[in-house]
Amino acid sequence: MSKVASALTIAGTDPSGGAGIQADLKVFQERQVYGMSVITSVVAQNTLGVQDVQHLPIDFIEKQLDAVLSDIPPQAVKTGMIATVEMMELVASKLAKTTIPYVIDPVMIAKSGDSLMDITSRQVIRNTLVPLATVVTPNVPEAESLVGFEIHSNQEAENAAKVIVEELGAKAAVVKGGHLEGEATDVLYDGSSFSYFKADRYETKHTHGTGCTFSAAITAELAKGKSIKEAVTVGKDFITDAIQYPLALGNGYGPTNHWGYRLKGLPQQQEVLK
Ligand SMILES: Nc1ncnc2c1ncn2[C@@H]1O[C@H](COP(=O)(O)OP(=O)(O)OP(=O)(O)O)[C@@H](O)[C@H]1O
Ligand SMILES: Cc1ncc(COP(=O)(O)O)c(N)n1
Repeated sequence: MSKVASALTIAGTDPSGGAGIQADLKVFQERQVYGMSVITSVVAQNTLGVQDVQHLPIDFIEKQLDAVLSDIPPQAVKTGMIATVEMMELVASKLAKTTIPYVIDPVMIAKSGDSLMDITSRQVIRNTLVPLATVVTPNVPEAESLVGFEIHSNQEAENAAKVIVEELGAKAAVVKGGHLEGEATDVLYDGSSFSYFKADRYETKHTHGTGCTFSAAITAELAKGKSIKEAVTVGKDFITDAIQYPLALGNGYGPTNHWGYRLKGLPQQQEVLK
């Protein structure tokens, strides 16, 4: 009898299904991992942007965390949108009591430009959640905010990944190159060496939720017991396929295609019902 791994996402919602909790759960399912979720903030958003946000009361987030952790301890956890200092402190206090592999996608600003984390929290995440992380997966602006210098090249991405590990205390960091020019190159530092994960840059505006999808795939693989490097390798292949088989849903920045990996070798345009 094969054992099924479970993974937990602690994040905000996206009713349009491309990012946040909804994306994470779809990715866990696609990676054959039992998915669970704790909602931090309910977000009214779609492919055009964020219309409004309601943060859940902190004691209610705690009840959700306790409900899951006391009953079905997951084999890996990820956090996405953790908008306030109180939420960070709560999640840190719960995760500090465990040894569960933990992936942080330090979501700060949505693709649409809307803020998903307040300014004070962008500083506080450095010393609450980051030191607990197995892997932190910032995009370039998030990495810049964590380390305090600008990133324009892979060399600077390497420097940032090193600071996140050696100064902020994460076990590993992948600085994603989606916001840089040229190939989509992500740089992993695991405390001893750098690894590069490269893909052709696909010309598309449908990149809503790329960071959520990438980090959820990494989380699923860690839940199955894979090493950090193996998990990032799978995560990179998974997000590349999800970007390269766009669904073109919605009127703005459409979602990635979570079953893109199943379409390898097929024409890249899929017809969408309107
Ligand atoms: N146009 C593209 N073509 C191929 N890969 C891409 C492209 N854009 C981003 N990626 C890859 O997608 C992953 C996510 O990177 P990105 O920098 O877009 O994250 P993000 O900004 O946190 O995403 P989001 O905020 O949309 O959730 C990385 O592996 C990155 O290299
Ligand atoms: C709840 C939530 N979490 C994360 C994102 C980031 O995704 P993107 O930058 O692609 O909009 C988002 N839009 N909403």
